[in-house]
Amino acid sequence: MSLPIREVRVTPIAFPDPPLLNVAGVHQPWALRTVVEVDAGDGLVGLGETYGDAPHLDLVRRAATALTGLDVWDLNGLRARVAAALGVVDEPDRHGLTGPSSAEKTLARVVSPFESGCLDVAGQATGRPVSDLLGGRVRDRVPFSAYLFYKWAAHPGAEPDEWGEALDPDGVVAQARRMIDRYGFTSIKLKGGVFAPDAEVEAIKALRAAFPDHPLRLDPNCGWTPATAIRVAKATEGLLEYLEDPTPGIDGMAEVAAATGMPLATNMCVIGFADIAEAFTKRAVGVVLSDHHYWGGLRASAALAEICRTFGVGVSMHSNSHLGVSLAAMVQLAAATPNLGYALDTHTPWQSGVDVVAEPLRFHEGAVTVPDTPGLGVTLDPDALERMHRDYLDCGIRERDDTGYMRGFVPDFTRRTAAW
Ligand SMILES: O=C([O-])C(=O)C[C@H](O)[C@@H](O)C(=O)[O-]
Ligand SMILES: [Mg+2]
Repeated sequence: MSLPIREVRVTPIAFPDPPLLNVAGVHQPWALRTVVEVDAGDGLVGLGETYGDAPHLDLVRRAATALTGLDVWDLNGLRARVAAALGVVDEPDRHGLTGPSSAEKTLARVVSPFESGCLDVAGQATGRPVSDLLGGRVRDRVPFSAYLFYKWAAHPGAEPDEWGEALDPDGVVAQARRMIDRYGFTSIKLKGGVFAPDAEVEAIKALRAAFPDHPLRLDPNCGWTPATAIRVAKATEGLLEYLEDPTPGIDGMAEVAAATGMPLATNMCVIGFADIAEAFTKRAVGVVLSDHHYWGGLRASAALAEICRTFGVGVSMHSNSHLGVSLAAMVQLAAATPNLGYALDTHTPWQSGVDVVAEPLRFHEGAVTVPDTPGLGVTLDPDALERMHRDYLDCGIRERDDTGYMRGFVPDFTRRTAAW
């Protein structure tokens, strides 16, 4: 049964984001996303969610115009059409939190939401969840981690948000407790690279004391030199299930990996298929965080997992600020990925219940139950889409810029790559 695309709608949206701190600066008051609707007629509308930064949005819009008439089953044709529509273009993001850019990564980022939309349509048309189209469900529940951030109590000049301040070990533990009480997460990730490494290790020790059974991770987004990373990795051996991107680059990570027993994870040095051979040959990483938004979609992420399995490398999953379409896609992918060995990252708790889908998937005891409904398992809330599009138009932000926003309050702030 061929299912030609009649129209693709591309809508940029914005939603409130708390002042979360990271190596690049601080999250702006609004996070941007783009919703893609792949309309195949007869009520079959498939969804994709991707970044909302203006340069990326331009590329997504350009690609969308090239897809009319494409059969949603023809995912190789999808990639070819998007590649032809874009030409060779390398469009970096400004925060750099998912590593350096490349033309391959740019193409992968643009293909991804359309692939999600096509798979959603195909699933709806055949009455099967997307996980079945990816090879079949191997788990019914997908566990997520409590993703903790150092944060300010409020955006400067605004009212405090519901999470409050977290700038020391007590604040971090209180944040963890609130998030775990609310969602039941059974593992914990702390975003680091904000304070000196020893202060962040103190926070990890406080989390260990407060949550003796929760696996812990620390992610300073390349904030440390290899020498510091080695010291910290040795100090936290046995305390962390993995240390994520302690230092920049494949060679730096390989140096740390060779000197310690700590499993190293990455979403900053293995970020495209071109990185795999060198990183795996040099044994730079023990765990790769997949992310369908920049690996080129759900099928590409499944292929990444297979390659990791072949080389004995673990697989976890990365998250940026996102909404319910992305969450559903992550859940479908995770459900169909046998060797996904870790709880997934998600920013969902930071979105305070705001969503663009009508009935977002929910966490119960730290996990999302994989939906049985056809397709991704979520539908758009048209009123929310319109409202969030208006917020996008009004918010004045067109590109995520954690560093620029931070400089508004700390003028000499510089990104802290290998700063400690
Ligand atoms: O390395 C990571 O896990 C991330 O980059 C995740 C998020 O982007 C996070 O760091 C953020 O949004 O500040
Ligand atoms: Mg990371």
